[in-house]
Amino acid sequence: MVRSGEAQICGISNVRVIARVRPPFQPEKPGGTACLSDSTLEVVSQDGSSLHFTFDKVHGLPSGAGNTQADIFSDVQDIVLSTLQGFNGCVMAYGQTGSGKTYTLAGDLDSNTEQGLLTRSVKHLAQGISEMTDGSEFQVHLSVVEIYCESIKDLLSDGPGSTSLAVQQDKELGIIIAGATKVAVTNESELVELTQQGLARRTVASTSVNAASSRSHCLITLTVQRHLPGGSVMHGKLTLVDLAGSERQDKTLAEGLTFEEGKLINKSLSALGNVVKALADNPSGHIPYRNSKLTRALQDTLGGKARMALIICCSPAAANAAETLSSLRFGTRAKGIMTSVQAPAVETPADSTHAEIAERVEAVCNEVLQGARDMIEEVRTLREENARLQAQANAAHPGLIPGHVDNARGAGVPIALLLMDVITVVMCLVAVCTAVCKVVDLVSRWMHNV
Ligand SMILES: Nc1ncnc2c1ncn2[C@@H]1O[C@H](COP(=O)(O)OP(=O)(O)OP(=O)(O)O)[C@@H](O)[C@H]1O
Repeated sequence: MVRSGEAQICGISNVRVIARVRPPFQPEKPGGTACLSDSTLEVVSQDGSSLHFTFDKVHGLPSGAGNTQADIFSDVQDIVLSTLQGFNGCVMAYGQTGSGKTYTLAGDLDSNTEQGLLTRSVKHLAQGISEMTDGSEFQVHLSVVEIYCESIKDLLSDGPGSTSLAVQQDKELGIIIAGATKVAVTNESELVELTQQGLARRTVASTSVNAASSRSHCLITLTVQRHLPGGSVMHGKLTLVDLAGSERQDKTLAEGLTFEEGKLINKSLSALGNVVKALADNPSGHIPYRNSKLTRALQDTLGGKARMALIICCSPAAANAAETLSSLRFGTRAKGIMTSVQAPAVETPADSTHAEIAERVEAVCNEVLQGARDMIEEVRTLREENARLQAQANAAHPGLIPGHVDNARGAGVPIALLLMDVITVVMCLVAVCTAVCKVVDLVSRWMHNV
């Protein structure tokens, strides 16, 4: 089977940004963050200064009205249902630890009123499928993975290799987590059971801010395969992302492993922040997706082929105003990302077309260019790190590195540097040769077809 009726850009849109302020807990003092309307909220810092933010939707009026799990779902329902038409969608929850991300996405899976976006999404997909009258047949699969300390773990399996999955680029499906278990879901109760099993495996720890704080980023993916009458197939994908919460060690009182986890959580969130900033400022420039597993796994979502909603979860407490400000600023930056949503690609049994070959050649070239840029970036970072370490060692123990000069090209470790240069050149050559082979192969197949 090959693709025809190729994906086309069918609209440019912003990331939809929604803010949700959770109710205060005892003994929290509210007065930090409050909703002023259904699109504006105010944050009052501890020095008394106040800032207003406007988003697509804001939930959390002091009366509590309009802030139920059903209200949040109604903001993203169209994104969920569009997966039945072959679109990709993503709903991501961002916010400091204890701000309500897991509550918003998963909630109480067993409760009709408290269940979060996940169960509601499956119910709506099931209803959407039952209302289709064109004779299409659907298959829905679930996968649940977590990114914990830069390792990707399958939460639906504990078999060999399930703790170190890799992010890969698939020709048909885009970015995928290779080897992640995909379970066919046929009804809501199956989904609830599977998700409960998966989330129970998620890494959590108790901190002074949240008794069950998620220590990992969790990616829950529902893939929809639609078999149209006539043999064509459409693929849609919905990814729900429950990020680990950003945290300050002085507030969480994290120690030992929890403290180390906290550092890695903050590091990957800052990599996410850098990608969002780069995409908003200069989308055609270098985007540092490869700086963390999280950004690499979300590359095609953030990079603009999906309909995306970002839910910024906030605490109302005055004591958390600084963290809330930082989350809301992230939301404001994300609002600047323009996504070029693609109309669905349909697989048909037809032959390869010129357009298909051209797009694949372009994809290969882009892949190679991006790979080369990443390699150069990595070598530059390693050089800088090497120079910094040499300078540090030399300052602490002058003369320890013979012939050291404040330059990575000094006589200190010339062989290692030379080796690094040779390896880089060889890797670039291999990448270029692979690309040329692929292009030649694609072109010869095209010549054969016309
Ligand atoms: N809107 C809300 N209404 C009622 N309870 C809420 C709401 N939001 C969060 N909570 C409660 O607050 C607590 C912390 O929420 P949750 O675990 O979802 O935070 P989190 O942002 O996922 O934290 P972490 O990043 O540490 O995992 C939970 O007990 C949750 O039930």
